[in-house]
Amino acid sequence: MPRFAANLTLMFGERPFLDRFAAAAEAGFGAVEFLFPYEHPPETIADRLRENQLTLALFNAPPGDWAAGDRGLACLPARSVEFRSSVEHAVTYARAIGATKLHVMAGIAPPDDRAASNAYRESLRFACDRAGDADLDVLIEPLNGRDMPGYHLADFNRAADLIAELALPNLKLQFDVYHRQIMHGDVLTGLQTLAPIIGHVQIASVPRRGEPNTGELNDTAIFDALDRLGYSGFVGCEYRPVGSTEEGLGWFALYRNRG
Ligand SMILES: O=C(O)C(=O)[C@@H](O)CO
Ligand SMILES: [Mg+2]
Repeated sequence: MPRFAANLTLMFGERPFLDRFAAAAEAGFGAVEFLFPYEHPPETIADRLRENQLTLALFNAPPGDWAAGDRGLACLPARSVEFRSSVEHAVTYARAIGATKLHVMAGIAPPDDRAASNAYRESLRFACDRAGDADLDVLIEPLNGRDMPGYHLADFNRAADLIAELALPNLKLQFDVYHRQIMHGDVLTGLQTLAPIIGHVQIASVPRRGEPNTGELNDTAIFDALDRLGYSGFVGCEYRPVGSTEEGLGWFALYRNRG
């Protein structure tokens, strides 16, 4: 049975961020993930994880200035110095909070922009090198253009090609079922074909990005497929609860307290 990680950026949003750890543990999660923890000292995050006996499944490197429209820096040649220091900052956090997986966002640039593609490759080499020193996998995640217009990595095949080309042992694919379904469909075949390079999975209903099994996909069949494929990582619950998070956890009854 898959092991689930509550995404604390989207779930338990009724509470301040630091209170969401206890809420996730109380709801029966054994793991959590979140996007950007940088407003809080890493020691505080580490304490919350330890106090609530939670494993950290994944977090994101700093994305640049989100309010100004940045969605990562990795493909932006003019921002390479800032990108490198964002990776160093993330690795410092990762060591302190016991992370093993780091999502590095690409940034906004057309997929066919050659300077951006070259910068992206260089940035991933740098990130994997630094992350490797801390036993961290670096994840890249194709994002759909409806939620993330202009994002540089917007195709699963391209992500797979890039991972093959760079051949970095700690560069993996973040397979977000929500984005996959919007961009390509064919979710089960995608999981099977890409299984060797998948480092993390995320789930949400399509199209609303709500609770599993409330949209156009059979998420139970997806969880069963992950089992058959021998996927041993966490499935991040990166969804926006329709009402209160707890009220929407009916789907989780089968899986709670299973790691
Ligand atoms: O949007 C998603 O999906 C994510 O996983 C984030 O890390 C990036 O926006
Ligand atoms: Mg995602």
